[in-house]
Amino acid sequence: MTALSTRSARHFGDVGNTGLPTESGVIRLATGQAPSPSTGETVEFDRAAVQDNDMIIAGDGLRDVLARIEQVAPTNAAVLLEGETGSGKELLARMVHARSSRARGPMLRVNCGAIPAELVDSELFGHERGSFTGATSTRLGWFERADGGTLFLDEVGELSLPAQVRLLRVLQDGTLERVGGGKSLRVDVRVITATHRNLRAMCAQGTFREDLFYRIGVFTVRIPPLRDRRDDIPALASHFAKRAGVRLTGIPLVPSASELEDLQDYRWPGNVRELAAVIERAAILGGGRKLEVRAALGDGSAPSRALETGDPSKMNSNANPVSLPSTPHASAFPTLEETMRAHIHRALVLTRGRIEGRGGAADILGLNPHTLRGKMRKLRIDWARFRTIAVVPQALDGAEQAIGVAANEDAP
Ligand SMILES: Nc1ncnc2c1ncn2[C@@H]1O[C@H](COP(=O)(O)OP(=O)(O)OP(=O)(O)O)[C@@H](O)[C@H]1O
Repeated sequence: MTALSTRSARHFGDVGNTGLPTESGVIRLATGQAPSPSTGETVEFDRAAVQDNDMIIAGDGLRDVLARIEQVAPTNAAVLLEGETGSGKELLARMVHARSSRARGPMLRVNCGAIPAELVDSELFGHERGSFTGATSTRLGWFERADGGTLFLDEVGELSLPAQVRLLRVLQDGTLERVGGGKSLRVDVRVITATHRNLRAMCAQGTFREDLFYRIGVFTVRIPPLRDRRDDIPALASHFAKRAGVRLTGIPLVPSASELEDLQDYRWPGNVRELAAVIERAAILGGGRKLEVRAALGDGSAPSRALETGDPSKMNSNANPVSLPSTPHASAFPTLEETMRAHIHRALVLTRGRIEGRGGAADILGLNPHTLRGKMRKLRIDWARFRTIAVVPQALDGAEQAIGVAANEDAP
């Protein structure tokens, strides 16, 4: 493994936050020096360099993606970002906006998967007062609010077919009507869409309109999953470790070479979001003074991850496939459902029942909040119970027993 130092990473600071991003070639490290509690090395740090919107680019895995973003950003073209959950689509959408002539205008994100079907029209296009029960005042929709700027429609594949028809109309004509309003209103909005779904396959199945697909997909950018750009992992992990350390103790943490190797061996189904969550968990488990990467990765044994990746070369020297423990008796082995329930419990304990937003349970688990709510309903997990729990990281493992499983209540 070539461990890339964070200094060889390119760093796009504050993408979409303060206008044009700063591309400096290195991570900004400026204002301090401190001995790292994990390695003893002296590390330089800068609180401002560990912000949520920072984008780290290290290996070549995103080179093509960035080249395409550079090409399309200054134009007014619709952009479709395709990639697995947590791969960085939103950050890239913000980069497109920040590098466009609309950078000083609004950049709004709408999660199409989170809008109930009956509210899509009102949410996207607004409504007039009295147009339906509960419409007590006139409300601007997302398109009107994004006028002069960019509207990022995340999870566009979740829109119902009727909603797709209405979206197509705005994209074609640049005009919309509020619900209950007879007037046609003109809006000037650049639309960026994102999905983790295969929209071509959905078109073939008839669940996504082909005409809309061509409209939103004028320029498509496909973001590779993290497991296909493992060279990015050291720089990303170092960045997240620094951020976690600064947040917890004011001093950055630094992953060791063997920890970076462990991280590179894992498959990262939740992509960069999962990596950030694992590092944060590792920092909490280490009391803010060191990283407990193996514990944070789950059972922490390299052989099981090697088996997961199917790559025998990733097994450590002690691992002998022939001497793996024999299959435990079925009743002693937790089912996938039990494991999933326990894992969701842990995340909810950590976030005190908060599902949405940065650091929320969905974020930690590398899931879309909509998907997490669905799973919680299915597993009959009551989120409200977690809101009163005090967070004691060391006690997380026992959390599921302490809390139990509630019956049949919906998540927020
Ligand atoms: N290259 C990167 N550098 C730093 N942080 C990153 C990078 N890529 C992703 N992240 C972080 O990972 C998390 C997930 O990224 P983002 O929200 O952009 O993913 P997404 O593909 O839009 O996810 P979803 O499909 O679930 O909405 C965010 O916290 C983001 O800041």
